[in-house]
Amino acid sequence: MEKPEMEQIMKKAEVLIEALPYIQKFNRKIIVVKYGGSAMSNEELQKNVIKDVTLLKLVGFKPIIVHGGGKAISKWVAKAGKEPVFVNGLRVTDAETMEIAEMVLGRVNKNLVAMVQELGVPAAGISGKDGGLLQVEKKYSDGKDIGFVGDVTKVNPKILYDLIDRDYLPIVAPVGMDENCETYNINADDAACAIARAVGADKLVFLTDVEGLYKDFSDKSSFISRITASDAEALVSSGEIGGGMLPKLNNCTAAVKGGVNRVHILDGRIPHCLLLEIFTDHGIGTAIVGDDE
Ligand SMILES: Nc1ncnc2c1ncn2[C@@H]1O[C@H](COP(=O)(O)OP(=O)(O)O)[C@@H](O)[C@H]1O
Ligand SMILES: CC(=O)N[C@@H](CCC(=O)OP(=O)(O)O)C(=O)O
Repeated sequence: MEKPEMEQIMKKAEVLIEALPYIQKFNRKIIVVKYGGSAMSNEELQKNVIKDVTLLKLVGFKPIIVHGGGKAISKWVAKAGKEPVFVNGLRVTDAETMEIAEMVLGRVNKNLVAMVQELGVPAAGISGKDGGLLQVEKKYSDGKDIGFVGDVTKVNPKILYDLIDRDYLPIVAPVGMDENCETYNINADDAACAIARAVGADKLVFLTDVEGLYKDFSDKSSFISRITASDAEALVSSGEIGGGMLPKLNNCTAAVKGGVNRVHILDGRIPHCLLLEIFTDHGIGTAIVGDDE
């Protein structure tokens, strides 16, 4: 064997050895992966994310995917001749928009199922309606009526445990029902956080379209690679965080305070960011950790 070829093989072996303690540490642990936003728009990236999650399952983790699809919903809302409207990051969801959102999210869900199945791993796509997984009540934004937008009030994770016990990778669409079985649209970050807390996930990972959290988004040198939940709360209160990162960071702190060991915000545009975060010594993205860690 030529020397460069041998060196390449050695490098591959080193990567596998580096992964070993992490595989041991997280074996049989639940990881909730929120997959949405821009990280979903490119098919190549989608395949990479699905490969990563599938690999996590094959090496013994128990992953659960909670997906978004906001961009696809907006596309179809526009095709129906309506203007997509958001208030504080939440889609104003009238009855027709709810119908479109549920149809589009159903399609996104089954596409993800197909991608996992294609890799030879059994997956089951459900929404928060199935088995009463996500019970909601109508959510208001600063007192404003924003239609059929749901605030998760109760999670019944039995269906997730049943699927995991039968070796399926659960893939969840962010739609739920209120106590009258009326359908509601749920922000996918909120759905992922509620599920991670309910199942006592070891990790909750948000795949998004930025490297992670910046103290000041206009200053790339202010990148934060690790922050405690209380410091993250203080950062939110300081008013320095804006855009979609604000509700995301609120969900991160809620998850850590609700018992999730670690939350990560990762750049879903980086191929195999999940594997890099979980299986290497030098994690990427931002980790939100407990105050005593
Ligand atoms: N301080 C900050 N750090 C990182 N991102 C920020 C910050 N302030 C605002 N943002 C914005 O938050 C966005 C991520 O949130 P969002 O668009 O809701 O993600 P997704 O659609 O992937 O769920 C980033 O693209 C960025 O524009
Ligand atoms: C109430 C609300 O805003 N629901 C979201 C659900 C999808 C979502 O959150 O998708 P991303 O994660 O891709 O943004 C919406 O209708 O866009």
